[in-house]
Amino acid sequence: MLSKHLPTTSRHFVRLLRPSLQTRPFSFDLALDHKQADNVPGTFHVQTYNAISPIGLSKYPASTYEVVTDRVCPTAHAIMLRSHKLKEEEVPHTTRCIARCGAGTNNIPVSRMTELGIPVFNTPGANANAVKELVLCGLLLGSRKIVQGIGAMRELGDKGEAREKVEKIKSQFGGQELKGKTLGVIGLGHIGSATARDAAALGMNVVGYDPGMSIESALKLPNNTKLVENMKSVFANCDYVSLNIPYIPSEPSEGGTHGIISRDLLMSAKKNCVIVNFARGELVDSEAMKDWFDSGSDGVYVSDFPDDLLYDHPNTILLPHLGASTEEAEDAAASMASNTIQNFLENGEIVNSVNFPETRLESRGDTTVRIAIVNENKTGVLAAILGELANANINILQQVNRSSSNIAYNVIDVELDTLSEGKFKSWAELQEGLTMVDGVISSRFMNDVYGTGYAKKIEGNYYV
Ligand SMILES: NC(=O)c1ccc[n+]([C@@H]2O[C@H](COP(=O)([O-])OP(=O)(O)OC[C@H]3O[C@@H](n4cnc5c(N)ncnc54)[C@H](O)[C@@H]3O)[C@@H](O)[C@H]2O)c1
Ligand SMILES: O=C(O)[C@H](O)COP(=O)(O)O
Repeated sequence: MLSKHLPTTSRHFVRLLRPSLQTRPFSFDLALDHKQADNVPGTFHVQTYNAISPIGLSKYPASTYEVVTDRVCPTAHAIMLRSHKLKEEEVPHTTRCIARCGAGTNNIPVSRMTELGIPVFNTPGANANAVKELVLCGLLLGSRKIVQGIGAMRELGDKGEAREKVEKIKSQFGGQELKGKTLGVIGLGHIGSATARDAAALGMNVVGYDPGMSIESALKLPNNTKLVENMKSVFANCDYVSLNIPYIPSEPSEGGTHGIISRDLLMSAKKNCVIVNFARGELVDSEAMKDWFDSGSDGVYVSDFPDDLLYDHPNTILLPHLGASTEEAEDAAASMASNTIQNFLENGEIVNSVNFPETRLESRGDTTVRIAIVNENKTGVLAAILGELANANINILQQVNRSSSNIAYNVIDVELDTLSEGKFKSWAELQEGLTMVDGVISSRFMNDVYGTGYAKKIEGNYYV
């Protein structure tokens, strides 16, 4: 937890002079959030959940980052996780950002984090190849009775009858080829577009649906991809359907994707359609899927997610969430997340955030102090922030202000030597003034003593 702001007389201050930069005229006083036992000024603390690739974690310089993997770190400046279902109480007040090593962020309370001014990052595309390969495997598992065949060979083997009976039983396990069949891809992002491309290379016809497709994804699609207007066209016309969209836990009528693969869609599907779901289990109405099978469909459901209703249904093949579990994907996602966290903590840069606007500002010079401010996106807040800086006679060298829905983010580089004779006598006072502006959520004065310089307003009180 951050220590409650103390009266000026007992505040903890540090003189910000990095030994290696003694010549740099960078010496202002800042209140430190170092009341916690293991918060050593000079290091950033990264709390991990799940097993994160050591290659990714090695991107943090050991001299300035402490990665805590084996215990709760009450002073985490950043949290790094995979599918761990993060609770608000696991996010200490010191936390500036959260990074998901992967694509889906539905295990993180993103809206609440936005209210708290905490950017949530993910790693777009980092694990897409791994998932795409397993989607292709899923198409094959749904086409040929591979799983059943392996089971039968085990059974015969147990009885010592495998060699004798194999040629007699194999006719039970026939299948169909992918070549010439039509695959519908719902969601043409990193995974969906790569799936479309490689399915076409296997000779499949591809139909796609994604009203929000990026140009980058569009360029990856095979030339003969047929884009359709709705999911009904996909289900009505395809032999295979691959789901590659995010899970948003509200009903489709409210903009979510919960149960978006509905009874209506399933009942309109071809009788032997193979549905491959490496996106999220909650996208599918499991009851409706069971009813579809039980009403005489020969369809197959291949999914990467648990399902307590369908787990033992003969038309279903379920895997234990293995899509991104390759060395390559784990290394790539963790490395991307580590870099994203460092860029944010050290420079205030925001890239690959699911709740904050992309923000970059070229790096500051030695005589510059970089201030990052998170505020509610409402009229007058930016003007009030700039007013506080003017009151401190601060000269702004460059700044960027970005907003997305109800959050705004500012990175402001100010001249180091200009704080004088104004309303505020110290940088710490200035930080308090800025943070207490109506609508401001938090502020960071980025400096050479890592882990310091963060202040926050919590229920109207100032915390550093
Ligand atoms: N099984 C796994 O281990 C695994 C691994 C990675 C990702 N995933 C899941 O796959 C999803 C997709 O991953 P990605 O890397 O391709 O993400 P992405 O963001 O690159 O692509 C998602 C695409 O879905 C589209 N989309 C969103 N809502 C849609 C809707 N209602 N209808 C049609 N299109 C819609 C978007 O416009 C976007 O193009 C992730 O959100 C995650 O849930 C699973
Ligand atoms: O959304 C994702 O990236 C995947 O579901 C991967 O999850 P994992 O990192 O827990 O394997």
